[in-house]
Amino acid sequence: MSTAAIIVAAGRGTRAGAGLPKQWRALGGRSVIAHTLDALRAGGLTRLVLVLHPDDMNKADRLPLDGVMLVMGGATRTASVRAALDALATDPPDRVLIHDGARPFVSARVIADVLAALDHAPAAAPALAVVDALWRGSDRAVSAPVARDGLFRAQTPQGFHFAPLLAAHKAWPGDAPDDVEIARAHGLRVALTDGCETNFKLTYPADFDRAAALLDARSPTMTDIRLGNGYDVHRFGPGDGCWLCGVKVPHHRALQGHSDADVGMHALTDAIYGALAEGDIGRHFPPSDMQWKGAESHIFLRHAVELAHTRGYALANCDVTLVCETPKIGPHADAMRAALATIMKVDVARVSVKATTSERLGFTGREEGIAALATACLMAT
Ligand SMILES: Nc1ccn([C@@H]2O[C@H](COP(=O)(O)OP(=O)(O)OP(=O)(O)O)[C@@H](O)[C@H]2O)c(=O)n1
Ligand SMILES: C[C@](O)(CO)[C@H](O)COP(=O)(O)O
Repeated sequence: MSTAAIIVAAGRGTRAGAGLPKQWRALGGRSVIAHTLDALRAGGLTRLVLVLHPDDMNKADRLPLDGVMLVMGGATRTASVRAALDALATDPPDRVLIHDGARPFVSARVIADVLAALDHAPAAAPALAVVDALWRGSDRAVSAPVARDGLFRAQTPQGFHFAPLLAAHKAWPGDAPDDVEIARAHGLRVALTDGCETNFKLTYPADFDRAAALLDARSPTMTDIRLGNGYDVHRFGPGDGCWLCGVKVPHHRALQGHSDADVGMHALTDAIYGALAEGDIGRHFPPSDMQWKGAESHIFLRHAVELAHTRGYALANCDVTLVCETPKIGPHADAMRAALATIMKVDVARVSVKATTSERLGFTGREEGIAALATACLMAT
């Protein structure tokens, strides 16, 4: 699935006060829009479309523009998005994320959740449930309570399957606060994903103080990156296929083990536990415990990923290498990536599966078993 991200940054920022439009103002020595581009790249997005005001096109060379397509914006946010969609339509991606340039602190976790939701819905958007009591007021007095149940504060990036969103925009007559409204009017179901308090939009002058404080407070633990590796081996025995990275690969033998012996998934699970300094599968699912006999390995992987989430980490990427002469892995590698991505609830672009032979040397070369190595990178959310 190919993905593009549109960053709308053609507004004038009138509510943010005098001076440069807000996206061009400095935060920690760099422009807001440079921070936003970096945040989207850190979320794994590489095809970026940046929408700028005609008066700002000459400022673009101050930005990190690797892989960025520039598009001239319109008079409204809706018109700016439409210009970018039209620019993408000549080589349409499968999915598109639309993000406010004025939200520089979007996290990789928020992006990953939107992308994962797009596997099951044509549209998805991050939001935060309203937690404070709500009132209607007039003349500086409370005039009525408002029920807060089921109310959400909308954020971006808002994600869509590209073709239906383009059709929705073409059918939409005027302006709209965001693309969710346009998509819904076209009949698209919009899944809600978890937003984040730090993914706020710079709108008023005080938001710049909040942004500066957030940057100051960012310590190494808040940008914590953790790496883990995993290694596993299972021997061949009688059977008609091997479970490898969640896919049953036809073979004249099967891997033997206490569980389903999915050697690739075990190495990956151990890599995640390793990144968390949480031991290995044996510690969490002891082989002496008969309840795990014949267990499907996705149980272990899911547990490791949930533990990472509980600790405040999301998977940035992972890489699994299977070492075997046979079966051939190449024809199944994409299915394996998709299976692992589904279990871990991440975009498939974050998951790599590859294979090598050992040049007929050693136990893998003699086809006595399969070895697997894995690396996982976790990022603090
Ligand atoms: N014609 C427009 C208007 C808005 N935007 C972008 O849409 C995002 C969200 O909009 P908002 O906060 O309303 O930005 P502004 O329109 O710039 O702000 P204001 O309403 O205060 O002028 C911003 O990143 C803004 O640059 C855009 O690309 N084109
Ligand atoms: C798209 C948006 O950021 C969602 O919160 C918002 O609708 C656009 O900005 P505005 O402040 O409502 O003009």
